[in-house]
Amino acid sequence: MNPDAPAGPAKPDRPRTPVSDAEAARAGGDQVLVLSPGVTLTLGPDALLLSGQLATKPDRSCLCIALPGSRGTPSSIPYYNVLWAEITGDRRWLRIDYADQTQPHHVEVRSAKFAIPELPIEQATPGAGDQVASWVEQLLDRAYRGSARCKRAWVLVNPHAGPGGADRIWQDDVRPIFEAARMPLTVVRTSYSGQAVDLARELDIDNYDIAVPCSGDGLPHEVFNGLAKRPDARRALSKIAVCHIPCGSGNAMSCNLYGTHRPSLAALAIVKGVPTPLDLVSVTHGDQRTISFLSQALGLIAEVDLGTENLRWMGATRFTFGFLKLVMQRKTYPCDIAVKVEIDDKEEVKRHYRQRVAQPGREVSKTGEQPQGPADKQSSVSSSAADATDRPDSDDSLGLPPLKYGTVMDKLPEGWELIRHEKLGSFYCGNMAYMAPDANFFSAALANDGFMDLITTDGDISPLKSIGLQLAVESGHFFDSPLVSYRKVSAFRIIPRNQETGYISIDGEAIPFGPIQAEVHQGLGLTLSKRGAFEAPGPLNWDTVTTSERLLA
Ligand SMILES: Nc1ncnc2c1ncn2[C@@H]1O[C@H](COP(=O)(O)OP(=O)(O)OP(=O)(O)O)[C@@H](O)[C@H]1O
Repeated sequence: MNPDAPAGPAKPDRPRTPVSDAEAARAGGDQVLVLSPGVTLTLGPDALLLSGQLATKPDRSCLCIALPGSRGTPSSIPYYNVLWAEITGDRRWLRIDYADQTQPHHVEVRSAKFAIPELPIEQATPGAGDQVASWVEQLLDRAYRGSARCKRAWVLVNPHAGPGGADRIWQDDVRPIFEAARMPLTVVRTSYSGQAVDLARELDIDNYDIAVPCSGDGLPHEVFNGLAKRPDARRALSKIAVCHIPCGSGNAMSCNLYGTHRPSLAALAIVKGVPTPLDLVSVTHGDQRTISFLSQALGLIAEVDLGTENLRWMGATRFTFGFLKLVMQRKTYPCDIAVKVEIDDKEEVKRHYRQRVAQPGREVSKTGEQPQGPADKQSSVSSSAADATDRPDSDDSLGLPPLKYGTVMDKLPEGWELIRHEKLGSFYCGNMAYMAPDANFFSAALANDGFMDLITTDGDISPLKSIGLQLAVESGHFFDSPLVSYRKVSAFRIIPRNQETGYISIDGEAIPFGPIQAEVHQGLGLTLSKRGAFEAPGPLNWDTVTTSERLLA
């Protein structure tokens, strides 16, 4: 992933040239707001264009000032960065709050204020006021195209997430952006593990549009599971868009949805987020049913992640250390596996991916509805997305959808066949592409195609080839490696054999070691993404693989 991803939509067009008054007038009509001789605000194609004699200090006649810490007056503000616009209570000022990209990975809130000399209180004419008000409305329409304004946010801060610092990130990097976007906020600081499950289960979902964990991927996992435990689980999961502010060490959710693991850029992406239905997976283990939004792993990947918890003091090096230790041992994880395969062939998987990406509406659901339609201006984010689940009826009160294939305790479903895998290295099933900023494991993953992406690799390959595979993950060429089996599946059962203990990871969280069964529910959950899809680049072309990678593969 490119961690330098700028603020802005996928292909931001940021005009930098100020327009002259004459040009602005030619651009025409109600898109141009002439505030006083010399100050013109124009609604350009992708950005608000500012021209004229713009001051950087308050002045009653004509003013544009960026507060605080102005670096000068901008000549344009991309609509994506516009957070709010309003006429102040005394009707003397037009105020525009926006996110200013002060560093490559960081945006900060600035305010621009423009005097409205045509509207001194005592002489205000209804017509003139209407013109400014209607221009402000048009600006907000463009700034929030496809996204709801003033989303009511339920914010959860995990003070112990990742390397720490979630409190500061929330307070300094995120809160000012949400407040400038006029989002009503309820903030909870979590105080024990599992609290987010309890809170989400009891949440008054009519009071909120989005849930915003400031955490690693563990808290979103808990929120999905808390919503899933409610008697009205399906309504809750399709009403509350679960988002993510990256404060952990992996931050997969934010990387996939917003293309960044930088908190302020993620905050802006949430403000401008497009409702996106998300496939969720039911995993049964013992008598439990856990909801997974990200991944399920057994074998090498799970052990590298969960088996090195005692080495947290090493930071990210613990993963490299754990990985090298296991590949040198050529460790294998014998299992019996039954899979409901939907697409078996890598070329077919690529075709499926391209087709869905080319026609994003098709990615949403079997109903073919698109989530990106203009959202309600001041209301819930979920209007069209709620229709995209695979629920059999529209009864709001229903809990989770029934399991099509029963649980892991039941007889093996009809038509499934358990296959022995003596030399399994990794069993890794994913719902999203990135598992960390530089780990695009599931390049063909789609938000709501109704499939899980399943990767299996053998454990008895040479350490050099294993290292080559790891490099291929970082370069984005993992998908095409001949050592990787990559399939689209809708369900599986996996039963470990000859292993007394081991690691199973669901969304990075450990569950008791033993047999598990999983099945996917298309579009059961809801989130906000930048474009209604994941930000990963998709499967890359094997032709672009470097020679050294080819040799190691
Ligand atoms: N106040 C708290 N004290 C202890 N644990 C907490 C607290 N709040 C949340 N947790 C738990 O911390 C776990 C991990 O949370 P989270 O994913 O936010 O961070 P993380 O695991 O450190 O992230 P990463 O794995 O990316 O480093 C979750 O299971 C959550 O229940």
